[in-house]
Amino acid sequence: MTSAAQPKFLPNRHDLGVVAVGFSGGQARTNSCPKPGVDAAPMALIEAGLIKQLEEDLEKKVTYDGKVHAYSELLPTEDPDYRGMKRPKFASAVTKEVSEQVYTHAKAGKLVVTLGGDHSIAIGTVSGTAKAIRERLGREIAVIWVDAHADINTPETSDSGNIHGMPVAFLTGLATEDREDVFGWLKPEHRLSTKKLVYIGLRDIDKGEKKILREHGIKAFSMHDVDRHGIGKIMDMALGWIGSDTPIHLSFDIDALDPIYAPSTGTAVRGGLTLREGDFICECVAETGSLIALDLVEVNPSLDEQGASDTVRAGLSIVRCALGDTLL
Ligand SMILES: NC(=[NH2+])NCCC[C@H](N)C(=O)O
Ligand SMILES: [Mn+2]
Ligand SMILES: [Mn+2]
Repeated sequence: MTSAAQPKFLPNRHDLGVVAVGFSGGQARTNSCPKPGVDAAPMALIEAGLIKQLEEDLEKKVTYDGKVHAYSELLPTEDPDYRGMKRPKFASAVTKEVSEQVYTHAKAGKLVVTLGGDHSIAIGTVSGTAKAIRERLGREIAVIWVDAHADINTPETSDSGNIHGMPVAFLTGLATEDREDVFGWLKPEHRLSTKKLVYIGLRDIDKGEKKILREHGIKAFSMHDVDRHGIGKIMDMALGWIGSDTPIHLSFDIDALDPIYAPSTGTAVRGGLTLREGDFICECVAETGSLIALDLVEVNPSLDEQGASDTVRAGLSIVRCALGDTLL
């Protein structure tokens, strides 16, 4: 699609709002799973030249407050497990703040790029764009969730209690909570329809998650499907499901890629997408002209230090492709 064919609901594709979220509280930090470091990803990506490349190579106008938000001011004095969720109050407070930041950019017509952080931050990003696009265009957004995992556990189905395994359940309303300080701030205008959600790259899905996907008829393309049909056909089917002329929020978990390309991530799973397949997904979304927001999450430069620069470079490539860099 040429830029002349850009649908009118789109943000100005040259106008970006960047939000850097240094948050790792959505994954365990217990002795059994000590994996801090995902909070260092935004700085690693920026130091590798992300903002500069967006401005200079891609000629974007970037609005960025120059900060990697750690949200330490939101750290609650106590944060006991609740419904099995670990650090629920902190994750809720951070995602609420992220939601407002993303909303502000999206409401102003900017394409929002959020650098995580673990995937729990998508509770903030998707709720922010869903609300802004509803208000600005009276439209529902669609989400393409590229991930090895479905991240659709409810607090009750989750084995780990890690909130980065639950964002889709909260966003779709499959998990709800009245307590304002534990995601009760999520209102209908923040939500995403299960019919407007498409997964690509799945290969490590919990039992409870499979049941949820099946019962709600959620569209999911696993690695099996990618192998069977090839990524070209998968993208035709994924975009066909969403329908043209629908604003798309792309939430890209770097662990969708095979650990050969992106080893530095907290929950790596073998048998994933090649870097080219990941880039291709982003290029196809860029081609639609309907991208309104992109999340890049779960890059953890402190894990697999030898692979850290590869992982950061893979992340950069994903962002550039989603923003149209490799299209002619
Ligand atoms: N965003 C991620 N990397 N999520 C991994 C989730 C793993 C597992 N399904 C869980 O609920 O804990
Ligand atoms: Mn994820
Ligand atoms: Mn994942």
